[in-house]
Order: sequence, then structure tokens, then C-alpha cells
Amino acid sequence: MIKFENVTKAYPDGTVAVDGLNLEAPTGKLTILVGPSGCGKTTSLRMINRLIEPTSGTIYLDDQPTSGMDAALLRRRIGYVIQHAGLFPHKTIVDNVSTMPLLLGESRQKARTKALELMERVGLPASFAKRYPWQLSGGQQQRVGVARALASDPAFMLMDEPFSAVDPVVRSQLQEEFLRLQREIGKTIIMVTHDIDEALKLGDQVAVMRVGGKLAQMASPSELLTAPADEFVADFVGRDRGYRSLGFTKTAGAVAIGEEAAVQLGASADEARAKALGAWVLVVDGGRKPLGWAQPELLNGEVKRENLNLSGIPAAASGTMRQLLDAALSSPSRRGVVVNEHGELIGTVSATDVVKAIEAEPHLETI
Ligand SMILES: Nc1ncnc2c1ncn2[C@@H]1O[C@H](COP(=O)(O)OP(=O)(O)OP(=O)(O)O)[C@@H](O)[C@H]1O
Repeated sequence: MIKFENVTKAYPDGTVAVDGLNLEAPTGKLTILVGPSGCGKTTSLRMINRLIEPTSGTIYLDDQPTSGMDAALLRRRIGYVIQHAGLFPHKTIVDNVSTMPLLLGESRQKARTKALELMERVGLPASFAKRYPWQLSGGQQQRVGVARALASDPAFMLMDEPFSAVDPVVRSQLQEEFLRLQREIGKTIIMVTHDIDEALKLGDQVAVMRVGGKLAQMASPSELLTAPADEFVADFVGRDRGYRSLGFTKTAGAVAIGEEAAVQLGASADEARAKALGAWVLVVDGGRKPLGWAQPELLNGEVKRENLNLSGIPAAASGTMRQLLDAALSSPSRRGVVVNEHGELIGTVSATDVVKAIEAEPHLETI
């Protein structure tokens, strides 16, 4: 656990960057600090590993005040990932990742083996080991940054805008991978971002800060969306709150899934016409994985890939109401495709049925 108790930081020029911050980041969870530019997020983070010393108040690491600890030893217990990865430019990737284990006295061989394991874990091929940071893309450098922070197997991690220097597609990929990794490693993490969507997607809990370094609200993502503490938080969390909060509402059993008579790729136009409901028929592969929708009236012979409309986004039966609604709305037939954990067709849902389920059960279990 990382705990802030009444922590204030006033810079020598009088700027109060953080003002009486009380906050607890629970063990094994990902806590996100989010807020507008200049609200004191980075200052708060850097006070934890004492790159910045608080003016007053106490920060605890598992109930021990950090002020009494040796700063260098403290930093070894805490992994630190920053924007642009902050890699050593003159060191190879494997040397970057093994820096900390070497510092901690591990043999070269062991540190190297561990570094290669970690590289694999964050999705970097071993062939990158001998490259230098400038030979990697921004997203790959960020992965190295994460691997390096994990190298000493710290219980705590601080991450300052770790995914902000890459394009939106890579960013989303890195976020997904990171979530998967965190599910395995369960570190106590505090991450800073200015992006509320990132905070809501990744955080177990989210602390919204306002300029002047005060905590506006600390809550789970779904609570922030459904019960913002005040106008500032409501504004910061942004529009589409009702819709976005559905992203935290499980579908499990709440919406009836209808049967959908699908045809396989290569089926005749006659079969497609016979099985179509309205203008559209769903097309699956040999393993019953949905491929897209076809309009039998437009078919010239058998169902081919080029006949398929691919706009529908299938939802997992175990997913959220938002995914289910999105599946229905994105489908050209307006029937949202629902799949099992192997991606095989279960059936379809209509937007009306999803909305009915939401209305019937406004307090469905949230994630
Ligand atoms: N060394 C310093 N001396 C004086 N003021 C500083 C110093 N470092 C930061 N500040 C000020 O403290 C406030 C908080 O800065 P901080 O970097 O913690 O904000 P932030 O929320 O991380 O911002 P951003 O999202 O823009 O990175 C800002 O007003 C900033 O200008």
C-alpha cells in the first residue's frame, strides 16, 4: 500500500503544487492520478520515490514513512516508468533492462537471462536485445521502459504518462497488454495520466485532482461516471457518461440472446435467401466464427468474402452492456452478434432488448 497523509508541496517560488493530499493506493491495485495540466500529478508521484521532497505531511510505503528511509534504497523498491521511456541511449536494450539487477548485485549471466524473459513478457522479440533505443519505435521503447521497471521485481510501480508518447492505436495496444500483465503480476501501481479515458479504462480506482493540488474525488471508474462528486469532476469525466458507464456493466444473463440462422462462406444464394431474416444473413466460417453479413438479394452465385459487410463488432457473452449495445448498433442488420470465449457464434441481440435490460435493472452488477 502507498499512502499520502496530508501531503503538501510548495515550491520555493511559492507555487503550491500539492495541497493537503490524502490518498491510499491499495496493495496489488492500479490507482490512477488524473487531472488537468499543472494540477500536481507528477509532483505527487515524484514525492513517493523522493525525487521531490514534500514540504509537509507523510508518505507511507506499507505503513512505513518514506521520510526515514534511505532514498537510494527506497528507489530500488519502486519501479519507475516515465513518458518517452527514459532509456539510456548509449546502452543496448538488454543492458537497459538489466541495469537494476546488476546494480543489485546479480551476475551478468543471470541479469541477462532475466532481462530476456522480461522482454518476452512485454512482447519484445529477443532479437531486439542488441539494438539501441533509437532503433526501436516509440511503442517498443515504452515496452522496454516497463520491462526495465519490472526487472528488480519491485512491489511498487510508479508510471508517469507511460503511454502518452505513442499514436492512439499503439497506445490502445500497450494499454491492453499492460492490463493483462498487471492481472498476472498484481503490483501496487500509481499511474499518472491527463487522459480520463485511459484512467477509466485502466484504473481499479481513479483519483481526480484539481489545479492547486487538491483531491476532487477518489472512486472506482464506474462510480466516477455514475456519481461524480461535483461539477468539476462531472465536467472532467466528460460527456457520454451514461453510455460509457455501460462499459462497466456486465451483461451476464441480463439480455436474452436470440437464435441466428447463419450460413457458411460458399453457401448458395438460395440457402442464404432461405436463412435470411429480413434483408440480411449472417455468414460464418467452418468453425462457426462470424465473418460478416450478406444481403442475399445482391448475391450473384455463392456467398463470397467480397459480399460481406464487415461493419458489425461482435460482443462476447461475458462482456459489458456497452459492447452488446455497440454490437447491435454497428451491425448492418441491427442484430448484434454475440460470441463465446472461443469467438464462436452464440446468437444475436437487438438494441431494443439491450436497452430494455438496462431499464429493467438500472443497478446491474458493475465490474
Ligand atoms: N520546480 C518547480 N518550481 C516551481 N513550480 C513548479 C516546479 N515544478 C512544477 N511546478 C508547478 O507545480 C504545479 C504542478 O506541477 P506538476 O508537474 O506536478 O503538474 P502535472 O499535473 O503533472 O501537470 P502536467 O499534466 O502538465 O504534466 C504546476 O503549476 C507547475 O508549474
